[in-house]
Amino acid sequence: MSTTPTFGQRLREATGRLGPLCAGIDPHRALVESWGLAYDLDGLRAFTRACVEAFGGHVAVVKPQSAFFEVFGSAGVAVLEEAVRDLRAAGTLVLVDAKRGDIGTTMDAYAEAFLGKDAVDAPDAVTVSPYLGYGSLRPAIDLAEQTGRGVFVLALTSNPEGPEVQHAVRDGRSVAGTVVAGATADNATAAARGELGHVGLVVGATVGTAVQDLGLDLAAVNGALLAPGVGAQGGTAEDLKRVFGDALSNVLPASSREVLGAGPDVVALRDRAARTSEAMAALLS
Ligand SMILES: O=C(O)c1cc(=O)[nH]c(=O)n1[C@@H]1O[C@H](COP(=O)(O)O)[C@@H](O)[C@H]1O
Repeated sequence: MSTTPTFGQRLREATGRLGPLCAGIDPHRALVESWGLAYDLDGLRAFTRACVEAFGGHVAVVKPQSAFFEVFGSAGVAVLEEAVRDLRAAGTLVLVDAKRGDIGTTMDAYAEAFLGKDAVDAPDAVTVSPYLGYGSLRPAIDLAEQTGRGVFVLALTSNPEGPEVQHAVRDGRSVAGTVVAGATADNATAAARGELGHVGLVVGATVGTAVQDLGLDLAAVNGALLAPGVGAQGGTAEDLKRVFGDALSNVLPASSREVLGAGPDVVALRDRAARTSEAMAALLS
């Protein structure tokens, strides 16, 4: 029997130790320049290192958005890899936001790249997109379970265009409902053990009454519910209560711009993250 801790166990341990916040690293041009840095590879590196110093060992989960590193080609990806290494070494879990999703052997390769046992500088979890069908994510879902990692599947995203796909209904079930049902089934074994499963969902703090309107049972998912949209996108603590209801204790509130706006000073960044995490902990408890 494997002794590798599951992603659910590791997530519970990290949030118990460091609070519930998932801090984003989103080095987009305006933000990097607002820190007084040039928007180039050196600026990206300085920005990322400040985030790593501020959050590593202080925040439970950090979510670097892959696109902002890919902008600078392989050298930018190397900056991301270094951040993954350093954050994990400091005891912070890393969720790479890459929103991967494809079919067959291509999905196998995405799974190997982010979740495989020999993956280079592999994170603890990755975001995946189910819009080629929830079942197309099978290689990532299964590999994550084997290697003690997690996946976060988009369910109800925070952007205003999301409902045109996610609320669509087929055979009486919405697309989001199909995703929720898939994650619930994939987490059932962990649920039976009283543990959080390795399949999380992404449900934006800004989705209003969609969870209720679509009849989604998020508590039954028994997985982490990543909630972006708090802060810069207008989502509030009250929105989290309304959106998640009895699933609130599984919410992993995500904030990027609101926290990063406190930079470039490392202590100010760390303080902003700590205050946000404390406010979220009070709400979720
Ligand atoms: O998967 C995500 O993290 C995500 C899903 C979603 O529905 N909405 C959303 O904004 N995000 C990400 O969250 C980050 C934006 O966070 P804020 O700067 O706090 O608004 C970006 O990296 C987005 O890609």
